Amino acid sequence: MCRCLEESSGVYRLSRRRRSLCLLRCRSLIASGLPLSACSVSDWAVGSALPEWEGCNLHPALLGALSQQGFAKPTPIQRQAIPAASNSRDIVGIAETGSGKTLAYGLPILHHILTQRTTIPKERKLSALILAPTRELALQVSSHLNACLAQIESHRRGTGVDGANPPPLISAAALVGGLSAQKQRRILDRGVDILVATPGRLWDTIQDDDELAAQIRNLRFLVLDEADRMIETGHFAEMENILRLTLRETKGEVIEQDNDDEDNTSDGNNSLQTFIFSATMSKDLQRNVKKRSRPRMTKKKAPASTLDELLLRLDFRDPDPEIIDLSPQGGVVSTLVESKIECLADEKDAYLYYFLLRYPGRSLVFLSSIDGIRRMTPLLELLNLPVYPLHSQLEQRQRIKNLERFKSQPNTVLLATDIAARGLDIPSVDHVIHYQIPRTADTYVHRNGRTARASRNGFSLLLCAPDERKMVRALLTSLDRKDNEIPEIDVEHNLIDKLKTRVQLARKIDQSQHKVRKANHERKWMREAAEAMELELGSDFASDSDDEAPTMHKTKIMNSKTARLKAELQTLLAKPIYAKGVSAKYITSGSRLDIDKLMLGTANEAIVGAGGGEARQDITRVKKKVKPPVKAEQEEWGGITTTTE
Ligand SMILES: Nc1ncnc2c1ncn2[C@@H]1O[C@H](COP(=O)(O)OP(=O)(O)OP(=O)(O)O)[C@@H](O)[C@H]1O
Repeated sequence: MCRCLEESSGVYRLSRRRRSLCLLRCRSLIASGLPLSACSVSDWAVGSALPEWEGCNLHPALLGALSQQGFAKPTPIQRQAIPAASNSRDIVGIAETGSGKTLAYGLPILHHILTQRTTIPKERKLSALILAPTRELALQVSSHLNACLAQIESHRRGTGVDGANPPPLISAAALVGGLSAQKQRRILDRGVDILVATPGRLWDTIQDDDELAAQIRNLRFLVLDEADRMIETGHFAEMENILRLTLRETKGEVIEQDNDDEDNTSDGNNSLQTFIFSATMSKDLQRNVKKRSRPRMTKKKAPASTLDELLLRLDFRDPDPEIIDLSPQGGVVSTLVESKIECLADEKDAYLYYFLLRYPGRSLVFLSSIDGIRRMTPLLELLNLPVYPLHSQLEQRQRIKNLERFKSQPNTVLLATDIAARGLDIPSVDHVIHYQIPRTADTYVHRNGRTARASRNGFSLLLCAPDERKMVRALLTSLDRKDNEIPEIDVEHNLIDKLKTRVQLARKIDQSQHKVRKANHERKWMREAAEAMELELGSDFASDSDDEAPTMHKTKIMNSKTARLKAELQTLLAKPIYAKGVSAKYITSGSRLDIDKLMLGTANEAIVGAGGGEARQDITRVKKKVKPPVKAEQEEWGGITTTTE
């Protein structure tokens, strides 16, 4: 008799559902000639006592994996989306940033495959396609799902079901640009159950791979994660092409197509389920999804927005897709504290530097341009701050490396464009700083969503120049909020002048280094061009002697100027900066208070006497006057304690 059934009659009582699961599994074990004692359903039943997940009716193996990860209960979006998905509904899910949307759509997919599959398949056909707007998000979603799968695998292997290194029961992989296409090709060739992809790389791959296109026509699940962002990043054409593969063709209905490729439509696959998830989706858009039962192009009425248009290209099989809107009022997560600093545009560097020194932690700074990041990175490096850039012009490997460094070090600064605004799950980002005002309210919400995730506390800061005030007002109005709702954070203005001196010096050094780099680059380019054209360069270039080469001479002068400025900056950086009301005499007299703080590790290392307090504490006074839009109570989930305001 199988161990599960033995145990079922003893200490562990299997429910009827688990009994039938056990029988199903045993049957397949008999078929593959494996011993019945290997059936592990009861183990899952024991290891996964998670009563809070009961309503989601998930496969025991998934419950085991959730239990291993410490996810004691579903988040609100998971609680609503998972049962709806099990009822074969199409879902449009909107819930605050960091609220567990990935598993809200991921668990129903894994559950479906697990209940269909008891042995490792000889051939895998794609069951689910998840589209994500950025490479980082696609890689993250794939590793999120793989974290669940790894738990399941380690359990299966632990019970000795398979040989030493068997293929996984379920395989999930990412297909993104910037990484080796051959390697990704090999993974696809081996067979994948769940594919997480960015539209660009996927469309490129499909064009040379009819088999993949055929599998997409027969998908069981299609997920659009952060669909609105996919439009912003200019993936509309690729998205449209991919989505066209998932359409049914029904008699009498006209589907507008850019080309006449008959193969691009399928009249089968009625079982496709479509999930769309985002933290932001306008009410209008939700109504539009609701209004139509069959989403073909209506020629009379033009769609209101690009996303609207994209959604119209989707073929929901569900005549009435389930809309789950749990977005918080005003887009603000209740554990987030917002703040701003109003200053002149050219003072922003000094205020940013002040904030980073005053409140050490993991800070994500959003800038609106790559040039801005290129300027800011060396500046902060010269000021001895650990800083990493993240933008689309970096090589993918570098992007991943920088993100990993940011994740793994507690006091770091990531300077990023909006490619980092959506979906990235870095568990403890302490501060999000908007160096420039985001262009849209949605971007503000998503950027802020990189902090205050999974019910943790978070803090956001807007650096607002006078000509940006209007934008802030417009931004808050479109979130249905009052324009004075974001309080100012207390700034020790007496420190700003000192910090400005450091920043100006760092700027000078950077400019001087830049000139040297530029001169070197030009020399190199001239040399290479001359060689290519078999020309003789003049003595300026040919000789290494200073006398004969004015450009080299200049470089030397600039180098020594830079060295001088650097020494000056080092002297400045070595001098302590004192917080308000703290004098050098007080500190050197060996104040007990500060020595205690140092011992406890609560002293601020960069600003003497400033203490190690959190930024959120320094707006309390202002908050009494202007009430921030926080919910009175926030549900506590997943074993993570929530602090209420
Ligand atoms: N039930 C749960 N209990 C506890 N933690 C959970 C649970 N589900 C997910 N999480 C964790 O919550 C964090 C946020 O999840 P996720 O990235 O899916 O959020 P999201 O809603 O997609 O955010 P965004 O809108 O920013 O993309 C992750 O670290 C995830 O592991």
